[in-house]
Order: sequence, then structure tokens, then C-alpha cells
Amino acid sequence: MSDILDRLALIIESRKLANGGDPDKSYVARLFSKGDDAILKKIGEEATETVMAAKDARRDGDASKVLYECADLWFHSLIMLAQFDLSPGQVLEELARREGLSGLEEKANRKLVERERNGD
Ligand SMILES: N=c1c2ncn([C@@H]3O[C@H](COP(=O)(O)OP(=O)(O)OP(=O)(O)O)[C@@H](O)[C@H]3O)c2ncn1[C@@H]1O[C@H](COP(=O)(O)O)[C@@H](O)[C@H]1O
Repeated sequence: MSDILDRLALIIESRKLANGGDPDKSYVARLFSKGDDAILKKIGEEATETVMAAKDARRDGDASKVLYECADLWFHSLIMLAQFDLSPGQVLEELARREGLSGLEEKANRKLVERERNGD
């Protein structure tokens, strides 16, 4: 299933202006041409729309819109990764690294390290 993420990442990379992306013909190239702030603004918008869709889904009992909004959020996250020369594969590697490590355990370890660093 991560094939689609890899394929999309390749298309997004090809839309960079340095790779010949044309802002008049491509949504992704247009976003790249606007730079960091425009890309990050879209992430904020799509995250908010995802949250609102989830709230509506809980109220209306129809979760289908959550899928669409989440796809928008993931898509724009791929653009943000590309903007920083990162790949979806690297995010998947980070998730794999965390596999089996309880979030509560990780948080406790992090707090311990912070306390040691602060000399508490
Ligand atoms: N998966 C997507 C995809 N998902 C969402 N979108 C676009 O992302 C935008 C989402 O923004 P909004 O929902 O806020 O709608 P909007 O009001 O049009 O947005 P803005 O005016 O704020 O930019 C819409 O224009 C959608 O069409 C996408 N655009 C492109 N792709 C993929 O990216 C590929 C390359 O696209 P181009 O660069 O346009 O060729 C395509 O072949 C697709 O595979």
C-alpha cells in the first residue's frame, strides 16, 4: 500500500520548479512556487478540516468525509516532506523504529532524560 505514497512522492518531486514543474499547469508546482509559508498554511488548514470532519462524523454517524480530509492532509504532508527533501519512506522508517515501543514507556524515558539533563 505504501506504493502509492512512493509514486505520489515521485510525482511531487517532478513538480519542483528546479525539475521543470510549471505553476500554470500543476497544483503542486504552484504550491512550491509560493514557498514554505503557503505549504505550511495548507497543512494547518487541512489538519483543521480533518478535525472538523471527525467532529461532524461523531455527530452525524457518517465517517466518510474523514477519509477525504485525511487524504488531503496526507497529500499536503507529502508536499511538505518534499519541500524539506524528505521522503515518505523515511517517515515509515521512523514508525517502524517505534514499533512495539509503548508511547507511555517512551514518554517516561524522555522525562527521565530531561530530568537528568536539568540535574533534577
Ligand atoms: N492527490 C492529489 C490531491 N489531493 C488534493 N489535491 C488538491 O489540493 C487542493 C486542496 O485544497 P482545498 O481543499 O483547500 O481546495 P482549494 O480551495 O482548491 O485550495 P486553495 O485554493 O486554498 O489552494 C485542491 O485543489 C485539490 O484538487 C490534490 N492535487 C493533486 N493530487 C495528486 O498530485 C498529482 C499532481 O498534481 P498536479 O501537480 O496538479 O499535476 C495528481 O496527479 C494527483 O495524483
